[in-house]
Amino acid sequence: MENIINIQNLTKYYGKHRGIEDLSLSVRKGEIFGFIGPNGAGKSTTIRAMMGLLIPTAGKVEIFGLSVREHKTDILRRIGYMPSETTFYSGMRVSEVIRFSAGLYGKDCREEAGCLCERLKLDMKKKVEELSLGNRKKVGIICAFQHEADLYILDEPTSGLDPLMQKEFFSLVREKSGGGAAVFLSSHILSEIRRYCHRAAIVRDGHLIVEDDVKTICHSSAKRVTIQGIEEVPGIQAKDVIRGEGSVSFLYNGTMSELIRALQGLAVEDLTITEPDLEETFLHFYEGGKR
Ligand SMILES: Nc1ncnc2c1ncn2[C@@H]1O[C@H](COP(=O)(O)OP(=O)(O)OP(=O)(O)O)[C@@H](O)[C@H]1O
Repeated sequence: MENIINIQNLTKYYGKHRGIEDLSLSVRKGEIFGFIGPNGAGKSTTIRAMMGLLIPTAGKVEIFGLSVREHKTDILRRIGYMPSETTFYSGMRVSEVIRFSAGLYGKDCREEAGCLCERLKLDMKKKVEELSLGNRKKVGIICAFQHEADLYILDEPTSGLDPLMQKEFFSLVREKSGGGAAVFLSSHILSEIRRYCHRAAIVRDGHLIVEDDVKTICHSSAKRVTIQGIEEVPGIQAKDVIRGEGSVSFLYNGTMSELIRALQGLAVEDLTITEPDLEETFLHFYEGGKR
C-alpha cells in the first residue's frame, strides 16, 4: 500500500538535549495511525519535524513522496494539522478564526465548517477567549478538518474533550480514513488507540520502541489481574505483583484457561481483569527489549 508518511532515521537535538534519536516509521494511505508515549518522549518533536516546523539534526521526512525540507508549502497545503495547544488572537469570534484558517489554504470552507460546528456542538458566535478548554479544542479540530486534506496530523486531539465529543471526533476520523486520507494522531490514551487505530508506534526517551498493528501490540501486552480474597495464585507466571490485605494484583501474560484453572479451589471473592495502563504496556515492551 502507498506510504503517505515516510520517516527515516530522524534525529533532533535541541543543543545538547535529545529530542528524538534515529526514529523511523511509515504511515499508509487510508490508515489511522496512533503515536503514543509518555511526557517528553518525543511525540511533538516528531510531529513538528513532519510539519517542517523544525530542522532535523539528521534523517529525513517524506510526505506524499516529497521531502518536507524541499516541498514544505506544497505538502502543508494537503495537510490538516492540529497542534496540542492552540493560541488564538483574542477578540476574534469562533467563526472568524475558522474563516481565517480556511483562508490560509485559499479555500472557502464555510459549508463544511458549519456542518462540523453543528456536529461538535460549537457556537460560532462566541469569542475565543470565552471558550472552555474543550471548546477551544473543537475550534482546533474544525480548523484541521474543514478543508478536505489528504493527511491529518493531530497532536493530542482528544485531551479535554468530553466522552460524547471524543466519540464524534473519532467518527469524523473514521470517515476521513474511509475516504482515503491518512490520519496520524498522538495520544496518551491507550484505549482510544486500541479502539480506533489500525497501527501504532510507541516512543519512549526519544526512541521508537515498537511500530506494529494495534492488534499485535495489544496482544503482546499483559493484562492486569486483581483478585480479592487471596494474596497469592500458585502455579502461574505473574509480574509486577502488588499484595494488599486479602488481595493481590499482578500483570499476567498467560492464557485465561490457565488462570481459571489456577484459581479453582481458592477463596476468590472478586476478580477483575483489565487492560494495563500505558505505563504498564511500556514496561512490558521494555522487558521484551526493542523489537
Ligand atoms: N525547544 C526545546 N528546547 C529544548 N528541549 C526541548 C525542546 N522541545 C522539546 N525538548 C525536549 O525534547 C524531548 C521531547 O520533547 P517532546 O515535546 O517532543 O515530547 P512529547 O512526547 O511531545 O511530550 P508531551 O507528551 O509532554 O507533550 C524532551 O526531553 C523535551 O524536554
